[in-house]
Amino acid sequence: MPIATRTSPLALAQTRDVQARLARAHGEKEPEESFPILGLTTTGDKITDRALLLAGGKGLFTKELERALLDRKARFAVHSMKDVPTTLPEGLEIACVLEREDPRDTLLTRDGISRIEDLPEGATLGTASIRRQSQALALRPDLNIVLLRGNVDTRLEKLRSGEMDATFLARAGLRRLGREQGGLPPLELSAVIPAPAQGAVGIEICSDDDEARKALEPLNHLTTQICIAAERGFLQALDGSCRTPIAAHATLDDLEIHLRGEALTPDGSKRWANETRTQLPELDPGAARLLGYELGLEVKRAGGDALARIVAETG
Ligand SMILES: NCc1[nH]cc(CCC(=O)O)c1CC(=O)O
Repeated sequence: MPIATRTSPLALAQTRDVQARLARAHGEKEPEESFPILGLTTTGDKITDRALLLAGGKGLFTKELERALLDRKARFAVHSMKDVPTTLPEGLEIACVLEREDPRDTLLTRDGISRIEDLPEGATLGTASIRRQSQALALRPDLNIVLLRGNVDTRLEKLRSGEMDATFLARAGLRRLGREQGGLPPLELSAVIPAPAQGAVGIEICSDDDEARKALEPLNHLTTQICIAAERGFLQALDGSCRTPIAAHATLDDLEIHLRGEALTPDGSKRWANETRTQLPELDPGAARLLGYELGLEVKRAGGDALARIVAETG
């Protein structure tokens, strides 16, 4: 049962993890034979320019993997859930999500500064994420934001070479690549809310593939599934994507879900935020998604035309 993946080091690390878990769960001694990895290049991997990325539409990092599923060249497609559009193509579904890694961002600097507040006046922050740009400027309007694309190692190299003073990376990505930098503290969730579903890996299948769905059952983590359903519901209400300046994070304690979400202007000058603590009727992703959607609608109303324009321009 082949597993489709992008070929970035992070995507491959995540996919090898899924492959090992599948093999373990089903007592397969030869993971490579039972669950071979099919590496594919996506449109998003080929684009290095942010303007082009913005013009490219949704699903830039997922479409080619989905094509492989629909063509039955692969039975599973492994994704970072934050790159997955909120609406999937007809006939596909996310059948499983692994337990979430640390969802927080880390600030990386050459001189070990770990708080945005402590960066020198006018420091250069490299990021390709409009959410991170907006959140950084909301805290520090003096920062000089420059486009920084490329995989985790490329970004670390640009930092070392002095092309920029600081960059943000998802802690989950650094951990999975074994590149966590000497115990740097993550940015507190109260200061910088992560992207919806950050740190979660999901596995997509064809909805009519019952064998694949069954094979994934032992890998699913219900708490993660519920939390990211709420975060993605929030994003969906705002018509957002992984390129819009929208953040959301949920935690679950028994049946009580705590969801926080925000949308910002790209220059960080305005921020529309909201949160809820709600008792879910049952441990069900559908209920969480609806709750997230409702919170998203409230933020959407608060943001009015100004927010609608930002989403249309970045979505
Ligand atoms: N958009 C790229 C991307 N997609 C997922 C991750 C990190 C891992 C994750 O969030 O699960 C990253 C890199 C980053 O934002 O630092």
